[in-house]
Amino acid sequence: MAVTTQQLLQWKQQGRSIVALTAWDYAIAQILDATGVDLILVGDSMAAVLGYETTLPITLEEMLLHAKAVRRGVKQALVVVDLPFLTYQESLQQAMHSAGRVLKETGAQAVKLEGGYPAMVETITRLVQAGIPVMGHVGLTPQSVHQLGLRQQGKTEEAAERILQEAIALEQAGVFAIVLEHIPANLAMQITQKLAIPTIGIGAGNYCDGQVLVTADVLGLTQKQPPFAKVYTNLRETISKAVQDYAAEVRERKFP
Ligand SMILES: Nc1nc(=O)c2c([nH]1)NC[C@@H]1CN(c3ccc(C(=O)N[C@@H](CCC(=O)O)C(=O)O)cc3)CN21
Ligand SMILES: CC(C)C(=O)C(=O)O
Ligand SMILES: [Mg+2]
Repeated sequence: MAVTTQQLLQWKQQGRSIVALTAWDYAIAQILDATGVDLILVGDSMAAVLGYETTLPITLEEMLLHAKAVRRGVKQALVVVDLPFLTYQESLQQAMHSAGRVLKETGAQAVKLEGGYPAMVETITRLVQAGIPVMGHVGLTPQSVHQLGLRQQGKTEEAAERILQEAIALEQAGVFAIVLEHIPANLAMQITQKLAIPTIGIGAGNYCDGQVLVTADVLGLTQKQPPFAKVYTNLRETISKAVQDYAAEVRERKFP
């Protein structure tokens, strides 16, 4: 059975932890899906494979292209696509247009957008009313990197209270789940207990209803990972070794 947004809610209620990872292409999407990953996010962290320093330059067209490829590789997992910077903040009409294109053109089941109260509450309410499932994202929101940097958010009592209130407002607006990025574990625990919808943590400790990481970080493909990522294998090394072996055999005329 394909994963649905309702399924995620049930898993929270049952205490079954949700496994999420990012995918940016067909091959990785197929591997993650066949391995049983619950939620596949076409994240704007795809900046990392396109050679951008931040997520800001990514366009909707780039996200659509990669989301289509990912969707073709997925049979089970719920596919969620990040709306890139300035494809939803300008107006409700712009958000509806961008989110609509994602669902119509890629076959993904949901969109994710960054920000909370008051900025995104009306937008999310209207998207959800139009039948578009929306995932929220609070705490460190990388599209605001030039305001926030990449530091942990919610460290003071006031900042923590603000993030908690944002999460509550997003739930009321109708998000089916919410990403909590780079916030203290005790704040993530408070939010997770307070909300009925599942929380998916990245750098937000152990108490979330699920976890997400950037697959390229997990595989050791990125040059530098955030401090909260865990590198489970070093594909940079593996690839480099394979390429060296190939190059040596070509130079020695051993291959083919
Ligand atoms: N490959 C990749 N993995 C990610 O997890 C990721 C992205 N890209 N792009 C979008 C955001 C950016 N992320 C990041 C990246 C770096 C830090 C980091 O190094 N934080 C330091 C402080 C750095 C600073 O202040 O400049 C820290 O100690 O918190 C945190 C989150 C998480 N997201
Ligand atoms: C890290 C996740 C939450 C994300 O937004 C992304 O990959 O772009
Ligand atoms: Mg993102």
